[in-house]
Amino acid sequence: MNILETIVAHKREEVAARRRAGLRPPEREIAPHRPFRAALLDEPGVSVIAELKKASPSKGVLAADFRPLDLARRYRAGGAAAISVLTDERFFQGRIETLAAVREVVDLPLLRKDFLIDHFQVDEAFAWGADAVLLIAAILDRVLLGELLAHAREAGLDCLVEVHDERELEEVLAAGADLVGVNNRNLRDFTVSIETTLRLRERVPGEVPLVSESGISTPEDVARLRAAGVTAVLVGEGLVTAPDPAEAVRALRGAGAGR
Ligand SMILES: O=C(O)c1ccccc1NCC(=O)[C@H](O)[C@H](O)COP(=O)(O)O
Repeated sequence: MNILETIVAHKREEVAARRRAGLRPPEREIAPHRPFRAALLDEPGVSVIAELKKASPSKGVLAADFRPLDLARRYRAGGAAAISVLTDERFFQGRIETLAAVREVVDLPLLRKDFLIDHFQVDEAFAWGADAVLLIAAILDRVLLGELLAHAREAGLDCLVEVHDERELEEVLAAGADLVGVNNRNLRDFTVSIETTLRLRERVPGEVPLVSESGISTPEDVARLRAAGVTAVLVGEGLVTAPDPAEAVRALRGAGAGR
């Protein structure tokens, strides 16, 4: 089994258990929806989606002293357009509760970054205060992708639809994705290369904003992606491990100025 298959097998068990336990959102009221897709388009340059990522299957623990609320405030101070919250517990050491907690301390739109295979996870994302969900083409067949897109939109959530290659890109565009993410991480060997985004860029219609995900750490990476017309970058490791995360976001934004 590759890592995605392992994660998805676990998700099936997790969803079944959570469904049995019922939806348990926070008691307090969640503030109104914050448009995620529109926030990425608000900037004249490349927008930064800053990720709260404690650990990963490829690198293990990235931030031993992980303080998501403090990090979220720093991302906001550096000018991030949105925040990606990794909610998977087993492989990334995230928690769904972090969505609601972050929502209390920053006013940016929040993406639930997880491995969604079921309508229930969309409902959870909404209940815990996400403004958008990630849908990964590699783990969804065409029918389920279409259903989850429709279900999320009905709930008022934006969808970032992730692809790794040309075939997946074609499929998600046919399914009606209006925000596409190209993941630069090869899930077989975990290598990352922004060449994946640069290769697929030409095939993404101009009206569909493109997010480049994974393996982006330097202003030079962002400058290359800006020149190719990328709308936003999604950055995890490069920010959670930075000595000054606000400054790190600022530096990436600076390199992406004037798209
Ligand atoms: O990060 C991993 O090791 C990983 C492994 C298997 C599936 C997904 C994985 N990451 C999820 C992500 O997409 C990244 O967290 C996100 O794009 C940020 O990447 P990075 O800036 O390289 O931390």
